[in-house]
Amino acid sequence: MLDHAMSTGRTRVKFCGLTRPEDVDAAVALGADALGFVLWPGSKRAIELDRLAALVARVPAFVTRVGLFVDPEPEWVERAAEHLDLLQFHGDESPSRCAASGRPWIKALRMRDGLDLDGAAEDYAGARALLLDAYRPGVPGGTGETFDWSRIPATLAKPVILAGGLTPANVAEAIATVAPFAVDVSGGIEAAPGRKDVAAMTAFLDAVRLADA
Ligand SMILES: O=C(O)c1ccccc1N[C@@H]1O[C@H](COP(=O)(O)O)[C@@H](O)[C@H]1O
Repeated sequence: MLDHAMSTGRTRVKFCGLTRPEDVDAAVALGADALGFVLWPGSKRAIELDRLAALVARVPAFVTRVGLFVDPEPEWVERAAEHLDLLQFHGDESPSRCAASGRPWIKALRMRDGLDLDGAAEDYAGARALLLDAYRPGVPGGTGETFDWSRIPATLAKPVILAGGLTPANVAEAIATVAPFAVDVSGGIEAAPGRKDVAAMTAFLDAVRLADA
């Protein structure tokens, strides 16, 4: 029996790569559990600090504000963190680097061949969860590609956030296969990079709720 959901019975949903106030408002209204903001300048979805501050000001209590970083300078993390509830490290950060700010964090792992997930769960024992994403050489994430979900062990010492190429069309199958604690989507709910599509956000959440039922 898979138990990545930690027996909560409800799959949490994170929408990532938000850049516009109207998308934040729609995601909150639809019931997303967490909203992700890309703070890596190399991304088409990257935002600056003033925009981050303006966007998170729209987020009510009990919706988690997540900042996505790729091998950031510690000073950048510190400056952004005052606007965030949770840090998402999506590069090659060591466990100590992830923990350095003293704030809650999750670690993204790209599912390259031979990755030892159980070993990674031990190494990143301080993480609140592991986010599993597709691997494409030279690209830190947000590829819109899936990976072989059957590679995820039936039990892992950390909650699993499943990411990588999820869409309204495949998320139910992903939940049935992996039973993750949460799912994370960016490209699969977009009209264009950084511009979310309300119909796709709605369809994604509907598909998750149906899968959970
Ligand atoms: O979104 C980005 O531009 C990005 C850049 C660098 C690292 C990660 C990035 N996005 C995250 O990747 C996963 C999967 O995204 P997708 O659904 O396949 O588009 C997700 O956590 C994104 O937030």
